[in-house]
Amino acid sequence: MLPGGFRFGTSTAAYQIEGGATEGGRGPSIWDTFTAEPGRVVDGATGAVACDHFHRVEEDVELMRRLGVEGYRFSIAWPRIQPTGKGEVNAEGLAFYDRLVDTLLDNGIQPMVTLYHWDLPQALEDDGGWLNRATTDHFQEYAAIVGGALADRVEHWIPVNEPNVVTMLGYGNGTHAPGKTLMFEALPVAHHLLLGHGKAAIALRQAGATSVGCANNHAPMWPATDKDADVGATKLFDALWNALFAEPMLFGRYPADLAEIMDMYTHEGDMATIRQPLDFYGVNYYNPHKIGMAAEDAELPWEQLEVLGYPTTDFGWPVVPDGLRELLILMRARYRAALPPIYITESGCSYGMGPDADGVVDDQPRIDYLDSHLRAVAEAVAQGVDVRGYYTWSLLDNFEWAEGFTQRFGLVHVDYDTLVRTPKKSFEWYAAMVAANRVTRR
Ligand SMILES: O=C(O)[C@H](O)[C@@H](O)[C@H](O)[C@H](O)CO
Repeated sequence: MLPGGFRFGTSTAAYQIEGGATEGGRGPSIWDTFTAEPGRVVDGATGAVACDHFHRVEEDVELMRRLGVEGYRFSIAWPRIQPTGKGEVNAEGLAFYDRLVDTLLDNGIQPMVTLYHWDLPQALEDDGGWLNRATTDHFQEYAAIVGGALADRVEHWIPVNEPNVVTMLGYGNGTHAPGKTLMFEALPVAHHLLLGHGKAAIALRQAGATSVGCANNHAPMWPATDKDADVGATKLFDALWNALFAEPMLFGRYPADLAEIMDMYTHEGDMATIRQPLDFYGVNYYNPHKIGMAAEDAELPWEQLEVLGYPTTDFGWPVVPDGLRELLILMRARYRAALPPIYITESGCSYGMGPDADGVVDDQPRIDYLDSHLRAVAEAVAQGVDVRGYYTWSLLDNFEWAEGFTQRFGLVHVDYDTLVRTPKKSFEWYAAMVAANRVTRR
């Protein structure tokens, strides 16, 4: 049973749904550049149109009204606000999000806004992107602009989405934009994203924001065996994926195993800047990882292994609802009083079902997934973890980064040719679940 006032929501991100990539004064982002390079995206897709949300705000908010959610997490495209990432502000861009926020509030839906969900203005990447410490100052300026325009109406703020994914996939192994393959040389990016988080949190509060948090991708790490080598490799990957971002935000220090190397990029006062008080801690959860020691000649000392014995989604990801309960219990044990209330800012699954002859999208596996993960949250709450809400990924099928349109995470099916939206069976289930919970909580 979920606690009173538990928030049910849904999440998206700008580059994955908006489209309108060259409209409304928007400048190019690293994902526009990356997707234009052949072979970067499995189906050659780009976010140039995506779900065309840029022209369908009212329609999509109406879907959320029907869904009955009380919260909607979305991101703001930095290049739509500052086409070159610094200086001049694009009023048309601000007006777009102003209208979106007002439309949500008119429909009883509270905005949760992410400032950075991976679409860095290309002009900043040309100057080094997140490898360049100066980007953290531009990010602070951008946060002040957006906060100044929207802080009077936005409930929750998230400066950076999943800094670990940006560091490892964007700058470490190059499978995401900007496509750099720096491996461990990507670690300055982690420091600058954390510094950017802190500086943006300061700017948002100065602009009147009353609730600032984060959205970190976390996962339980399961060693392949209890051999020292596998346990050691797991400990290292756990530090890099989980602790490297949580501990600076919550404790103002880097995890012991990584402190020496991160110290190289840390200037006087940086850790205090990073450790801004958080009103909530956003957790993006998908599945546990199984880790083993890699071969001697491998580039990285760990290898990710298949988590066997569980059903998998169409993305090949294992479905492990108890992993979410385990993670929440682990985080409370690790971070204790430093951990503010938690929101599940992303949780969801990819299944490719489309409309049948009658136009029905029967995605029962998604219903089972959401139901089992919400039960896992309820169990963690029953064991004393303070979880305040669950924002499912995602409202709409959308552009799944390097997987393009091949992976569908939405409660709503999107036909990428006609842009027709078709609520799936899971949409109806989620709406009924939200309504039922609202009744029992009264
Ligand atoms: O967690 C992430 O990687 C991102 O925040 C989302 O943008 C993804 O689309 C989603 O998670 C499915 O992979």
